[in-house]
Amino acid sequence: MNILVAYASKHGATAGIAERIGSTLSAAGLPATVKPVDEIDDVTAYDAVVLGSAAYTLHWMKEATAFAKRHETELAERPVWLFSSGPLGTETVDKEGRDVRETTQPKEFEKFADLLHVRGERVFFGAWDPASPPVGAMEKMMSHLPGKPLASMPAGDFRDWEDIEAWARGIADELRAPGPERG
Ligand SMILES: Cc1cc2nc3c(=O)[nH]c(=O)nc-3n(C[C@H](O)[C@H](O)[C@H](O)COP(=O)(O)O)c2cc1C
Repeated sequence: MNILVAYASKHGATAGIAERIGSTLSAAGLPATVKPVDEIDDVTAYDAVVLGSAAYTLHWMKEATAFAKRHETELAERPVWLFSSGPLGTETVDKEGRDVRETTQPKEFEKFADLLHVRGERVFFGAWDPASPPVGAMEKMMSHLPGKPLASMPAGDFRDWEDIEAWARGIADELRAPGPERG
C-alpha cells in the first residue's frame, strides 16, 4: 500500500506536519510519499491520500484547493484524510467557550466532505515566526500597515507532535483494518 501525503505550506509549518504524518505512517509499515501539492501530477499510483494545507483567513491555500479540484475524480475513488495547520497560540478554548480547533476549521473541510470520501479531518495548531520574510501580496501589504498586524500574531511553534502522530497512527490502523468485503 502506497500513501500520498500532499500539502500546501507558505512558511514551512504545514510541511513539517506533513513530514511527521508521513514518517509516522512509514514507521507503522505503510510507505508514504510526502510532497507539496504543486509537485504532484498524478495520484493514481497511491492507495490513499492525506491532504493538508496551512489556513489563512479561514481558508486553505489556493494551491491545495486547486489540487483537490484538479484530482477530484481520482481522489473520490480513494480514502482521503484532510488536515489543516493553524490556529496559533496555546488557548484551546475561545472566550465563548468554543473549541478553537472547531471555530478555525477551514471552509474547505465542508466543501470537500461532499465531493470526496473523506474518512477523517483534523485541525492542528500551527507555527508562526514574525521574523520570517513576508510571502505573497497580502503579507507584503500587511507588513507595511501601521500597527504591524503580522508582528502582533501569536509567535511560536504550537504544533502538537503527539497529537499529529496519534492522528497518523489512527489512519494507519484504519487502512490496515480488513475491509468488509475481505471479512
Ligand atoms: C496573515 C496570517 C493569517 C492567518 N490566518 C489564519 C486563519 O484564518 N486561521 C487559522 O487557523 N490560522 C491562521 N493563521 C495561522 C497560520 O495558519 C499558521 O501560522 C500556519 O501554521 C502556517 O503554516 P505554514 O508555515 O505552512 O504556512 C494565519 C497566519 C498569518 C500570518
